[in-house]
Amino acid sequence: MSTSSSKAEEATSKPSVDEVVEAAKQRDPDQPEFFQAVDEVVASVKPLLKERPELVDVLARMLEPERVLHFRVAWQDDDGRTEINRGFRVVMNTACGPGKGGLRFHPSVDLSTLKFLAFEQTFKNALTGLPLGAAKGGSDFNPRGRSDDEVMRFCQAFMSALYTEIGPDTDVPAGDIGVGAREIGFLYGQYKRLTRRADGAMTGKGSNWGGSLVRPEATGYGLVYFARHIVADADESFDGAKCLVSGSGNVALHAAAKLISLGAKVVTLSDSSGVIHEPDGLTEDGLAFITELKTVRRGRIKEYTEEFSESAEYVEGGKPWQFAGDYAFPCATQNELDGDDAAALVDAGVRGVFEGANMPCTAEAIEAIKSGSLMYSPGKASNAGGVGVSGLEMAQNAGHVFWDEEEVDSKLQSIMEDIYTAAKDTADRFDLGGDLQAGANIAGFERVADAMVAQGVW
Ligand SMILES: NC(=O)c1ccc[n+]([C@@H]2O[C@H](COP(=O)([O-])OP(=O)(O)OC[C@H]3O[C@@H](n4cnc5c(N)ncnc54)[C@H](O)[C@@H]3O)[C@@H](O)[C@H]2O)c1
Repeated sequence: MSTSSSKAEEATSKPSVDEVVEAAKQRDPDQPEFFQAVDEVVASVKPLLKERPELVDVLARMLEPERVLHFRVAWQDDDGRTEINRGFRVVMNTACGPGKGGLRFHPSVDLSTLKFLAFEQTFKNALTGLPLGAAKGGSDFNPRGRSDDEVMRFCQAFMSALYTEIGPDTDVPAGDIGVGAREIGFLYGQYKRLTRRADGAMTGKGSNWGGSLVRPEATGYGLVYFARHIVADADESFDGAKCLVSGSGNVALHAAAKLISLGAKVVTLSDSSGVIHEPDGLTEDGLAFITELKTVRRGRIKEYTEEFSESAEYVEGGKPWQFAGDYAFPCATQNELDGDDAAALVDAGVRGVFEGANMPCTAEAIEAIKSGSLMYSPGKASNAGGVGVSGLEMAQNAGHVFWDEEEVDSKLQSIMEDIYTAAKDTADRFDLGGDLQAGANIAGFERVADAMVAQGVW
């Protein structure tokens, strides 16, 4: 048999895309969130894989994290009892730069959730155009109801197990659900204590101790900057528009603030207990009350109706998607907007759904949103502003410089515009009818895949 025909045989015997994904599913049958994210990306990138079949092999490598760390976090509560939690760090892909992605502290944290988040992060970070790889980590620890001292002891124990694995050129964690300014302070303090290095191995630091201005606001602001391009292309604007926002954490509060500053009426916010509906929109004072309630007093959203507003209603167990509005911004957590919710939004005349959270819409929801011809932006594109400014924080730390607010905000706006253009142009290149979800997935995937090919098989 000639060499060329045996090569051809070899090529035909390579597994197909579906076989590659199926084999990964067989290896980890208990990771539904991870494979929900994988299925979503793989469905989108098929046109690229048809054009460049050699990348199927690269996809197979992308489905296996580069490194997974699973560790015990033992700490003492205020009564002196020993508590045990699980800690994780998943370094998914460092082809484009050091590992980068947040830490999540929430009882639901497990390997499936972290692999889904790290997989999403791979393409999101690539879309920013910055030299960033992708990682994600966290713990099943629940900060809710814990004293500041307990949170500090937990964070110190968590970092004591992790500090050897992170660094400004290896892996740079940040915040996510349950990890805000307080937790980053305790974590980074412990990292410095153990390493004696103030090298910026975490982002989301306070702006007076190595952090970047606009980092706390970046995900929410970036979401609105991104959505503004989509809305403007449809000859619409946020001025006077009713916006349904879910969550009341970092992303939701800053998205709401930016929307209000653009003249929008933010009529809902929520937490895991329920939703508030303020029919004429939150005022800046109302938002300030909720920000203090959530970030300082750490209370529940219903207290807004009990202590601040007489015009608002609170629905226990409710979601924002039951109310009428012009645009929806899911900013709380994964799978918070399902097929029925999306159908309700379509029926209520909502014209766009812009994801602030990671994978907040189920596959059925995305289908309903698209078949209802609503505008739609996937989280990995529209929530990339946070990691974008984290990249800017790393650049400032490495250069020992500090940029003013205007400079960071204008760089954030450029990053979001570039992502929008990349997603739109890629959708056009493959004739996908302006589908930003597919455009973003393909553009992110291609950058990472090309970087992996250039660096050889490893
Ligand atoms: N913080 C960032 O920079 C950043 C960047 C990109 C993406 N994200 C994503 O945005 C989302 C929110 O993150 P965050 O940083 O604002 O976290 P956060 O902890 O500050 O806020 C999370 C919010 O979601 C609410 N929530 C949690 N579970 C819920 C549920 N089951 N139903 C309704 N509400 C629920 C919480 O009450 C809280 O208001 C997550 O999906 C996160 O991965 C965050």
